[in-house]
Amino acid sequence: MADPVSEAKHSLRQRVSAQRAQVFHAPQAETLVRNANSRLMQFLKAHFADAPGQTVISGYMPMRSEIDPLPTMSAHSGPVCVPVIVAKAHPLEFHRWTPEGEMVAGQFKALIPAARDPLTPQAMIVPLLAFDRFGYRLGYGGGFYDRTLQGLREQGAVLAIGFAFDEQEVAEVPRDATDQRLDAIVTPSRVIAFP
Ligand SMILES: Nc1nc2c(c(=O)[nH]1)N(C=O)[C@@H](CNc1ccc(C(=O)N[C@@H](CCC(=O)O)C(=O)O)cc1)CN2
Ligand SMILES: Nc1ncnc2c1ncn2[C@@H]1O[C@H](COP(=O)(O)OP(=O)(O)OP(=O)(O)O)[C@@H](O)[C@H]1O
Repeated sequence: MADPVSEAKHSLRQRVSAQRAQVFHAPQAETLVRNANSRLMQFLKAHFADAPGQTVISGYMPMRSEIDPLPTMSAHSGPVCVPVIVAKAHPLEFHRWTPEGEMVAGQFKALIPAARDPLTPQAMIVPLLAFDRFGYRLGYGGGFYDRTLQGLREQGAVLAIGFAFDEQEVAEVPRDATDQRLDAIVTPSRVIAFP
């Protein structure tokens, strides 16, 4: 980890992890999660008004103190999938998730579907540690979402929606050439679109 951008990301990760955990455990967290999910549902509804039942969205199984997108995933009328790590330094795969489907522990402790059923998301709800007002995000450092978004964007349209508590905003996320910008960020208090 010699380069300054990686080092800046590394130290930002530690700082914002603690900050996110604090909001996550605060008494008002439940309300924040509800508000964020209702904004997210509205955003998806507005964006895919023509065929919500045919729109494939990816969510995620919340880990650590990530904001919980399960209410939006459960409410979606079309197919829903979640990320599965195939290997280090490879794009994520996405496999079908249903509210009743059996989940098992995957790599890095995030739950993954027991049955494999690959899907390609048209909209991705993207977890993050920090975001900035330019649409850049900081993840756990695997580069998984950057690789995945790069690949999907080469094939066609995919909408990347960051999902976070307002407190996860920082002035500027350190950036390198491989970082993919989000199309929007949804928080409990607002929706920010990056055209
Ligand atoms: N809920 C959820 N599921 C997800 C992701 C996510 O961010 N959130 N992922 C999105 O990619 C993938 C999991 N990626 C992960 C990547 C690294 C670590 C991790 O523990 N990293 C170490 C640092 C490793 C290093 O610095 O090299 C750590 O944080 O201690 C965890 C998950 C797939 N599923
Ligand atoms: N498309 C790509 N091709 C090659 N390397 C990449 C690509 N995307 C990211 N990387 C590399 O992966 C490493 C981790 O990236 P970064 O620190 O941005 O991860 P992150 O965005 O925090 O994690 P994640 O996307 O998994 O949540 C970096 O060394 C980065 O250069």
